Amino acid sequence: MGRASTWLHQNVPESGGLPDRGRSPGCGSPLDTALAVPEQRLPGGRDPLAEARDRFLAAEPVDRSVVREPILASWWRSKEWNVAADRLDLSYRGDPNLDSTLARSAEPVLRHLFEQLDGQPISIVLTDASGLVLRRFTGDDKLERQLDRIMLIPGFSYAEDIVGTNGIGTALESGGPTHVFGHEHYAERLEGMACAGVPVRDPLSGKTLGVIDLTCWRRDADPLMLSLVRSTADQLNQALTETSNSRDLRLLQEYTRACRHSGGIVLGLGNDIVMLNDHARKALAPADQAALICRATETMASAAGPRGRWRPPGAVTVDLPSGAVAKMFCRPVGELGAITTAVDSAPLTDGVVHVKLVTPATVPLPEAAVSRATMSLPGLVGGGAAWRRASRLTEASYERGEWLVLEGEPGVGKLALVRAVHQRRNPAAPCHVLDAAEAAHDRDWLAQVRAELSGGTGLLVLRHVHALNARQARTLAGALEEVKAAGRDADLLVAVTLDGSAARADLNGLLRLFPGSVAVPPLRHHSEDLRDLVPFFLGKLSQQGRVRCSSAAMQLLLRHTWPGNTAQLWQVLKQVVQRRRAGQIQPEDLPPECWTVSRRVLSPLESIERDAIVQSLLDHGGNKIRAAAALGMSRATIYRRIHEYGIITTPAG
Ligand SMILES: Nc1ncnc2c1ncn2[C@@H]1O[C@H](COP(=O)(O)OP(=O)(O)OP(=O)(O)O)[C@@H](O)[C@H]1O
Repeated sequence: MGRASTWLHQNVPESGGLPDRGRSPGCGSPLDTALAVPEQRLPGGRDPLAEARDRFLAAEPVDRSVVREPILASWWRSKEWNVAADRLDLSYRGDPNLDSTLARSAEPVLRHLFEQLDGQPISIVLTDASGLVLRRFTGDDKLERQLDRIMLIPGFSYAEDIVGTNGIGTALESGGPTHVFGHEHYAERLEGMACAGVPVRDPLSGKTLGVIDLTCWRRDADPLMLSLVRSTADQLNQALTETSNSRDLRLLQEYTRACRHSGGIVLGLGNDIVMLNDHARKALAPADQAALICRATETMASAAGPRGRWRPPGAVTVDLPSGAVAKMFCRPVGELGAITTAVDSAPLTDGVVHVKLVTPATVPLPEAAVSRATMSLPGLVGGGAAWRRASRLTEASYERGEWLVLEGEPGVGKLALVRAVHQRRNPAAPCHVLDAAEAAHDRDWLAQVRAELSGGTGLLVLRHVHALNARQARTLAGALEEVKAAGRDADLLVAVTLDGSAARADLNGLLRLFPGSVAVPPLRHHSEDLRDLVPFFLGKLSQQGRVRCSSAAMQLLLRHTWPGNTAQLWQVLKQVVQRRRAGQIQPEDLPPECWTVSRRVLSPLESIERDAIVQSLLDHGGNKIRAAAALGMSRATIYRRIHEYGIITTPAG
């Protein structure tokens, strides 16, 4: 690589645009165009970008031809996270962990670049996946002092939710190469700076490990900055590939050997890699798999003692969410404790885990039902694993002619699901729906149910049965028992829906008449289905699909936690389409409720784990130590997860 002096420019006014070749969009190379910042000035001599930033902060409309789309999206996020624009609110987070695979692999690569830069006023920064600065190399004293002033220092975090739009945090949020020049920064104190960051990923799992960033004065910024940081990131990726290959290969060998010899459930756990054999996938429900992975990781971390000593944990008994009980045997692979995670200093040990099911699940999965592929249901979309599973179980129950309980949070699609199954399996038969919420003010509600039960055929859905009081629930149970006693339950299928969190003991008498129960997952547990649901709903709401969703808006929708589930998504899109009747939905078209987002898009497993942590914190008044103990999690892990998942905790913790 040549000396970097080629890309450092002189005499560019700090508040002005880029040097000539990067100026106006539409001319110059594609790279220049992508990096160009308009340089026109307003009559008063103000930079239009600075003006746009001020207008944005004052909640006034912004000229979108002046602000690049990723920057505007980042400003919105910064605003949502209540980042202060007039000051930097950073605090020291503790000594960074320089013993991680990332930090160790990056050291020679960054040093090499530093030597090539040879005292130029540019700084090379390495952060971990949370934006915490791990290393900084600067050859110029003046720039070094400035970086100290803006706290771009090891041990401080430049995450977007702390500092606002910047080359590090915004690269992490957007997941790709990002440059932020001058007034594009959200925080005023960064307006004199320019930075370009590229996320670094684990070569096998693809998980983001951190960011490499170049920072310099705004007046020295140049389009080639992004090329330079990209090529440095490529070199680091190469170094990481070499490191991870040998380690992951060893794990893979041990895992396949264990699978060949065991004939039972085997898991292989590595740094960002989880392997499950066929036995595990068939015998364990997804929630059980998640619980086992979590417990095995914890067990191996606590068994790996200091100086590479292994304290065998013996057989560990695990109670699984399905009611099954498993015994787990963990064996380490490779160097013990030699590898530490990027986010804390707990040793992370690769290992192979053998699992024996001691007691089966209390609600066994109907094998045929789970393994048979489901055709898509009429009027519904969604192919996420959690949704598919609920669909299959509902279909299987319907096929067996069993009365069914559909349980789940409000708006998850319980009624829609059972209706669609009925429509597919028995389209000619009637489907009647009665809402138990009406029983509170409609004294005839139970009489209507009786009428349906006496001569009805097809499907009868009783919604919201948690709304019945104890007496009404008893009366309803009595009426249903009569149908069963008369053997008429073969002609009429009955399904009830309820919100599990509102279920009470006095409903047990009613619910025991239903042999099957399906948990319909909340939308955040199959958020991948948003990619199908959004266009599906927009197609219904707009004429001939005239409204589409931009990728920036989709990113926000994917990261929202959707407390009101699919019903809330429908309402949100309905609201949006009333204002935007054609074209692409942009982030700013979404109502404020959609700006409450998690730090990144969570996988279904992560989302389940986040919910379990939130619930445990609620159960223990926000006390993190007790919440961690109840989940069988270490203190360090719960703190890490709280940070990773952006969980807001109460002061009691
Ligand atoms: N997979 C899906 N595909 C398309 N639309 C869906 C899907 N899931 C739910 N919906 C739609 O979402 C809305 C809410 O669904 P539904 O009324 O069935 O939820 P619910 O769980 O029964 O709600 P509640 O118990 O709060 O009444 C409906 O408009 C439904 O058509």
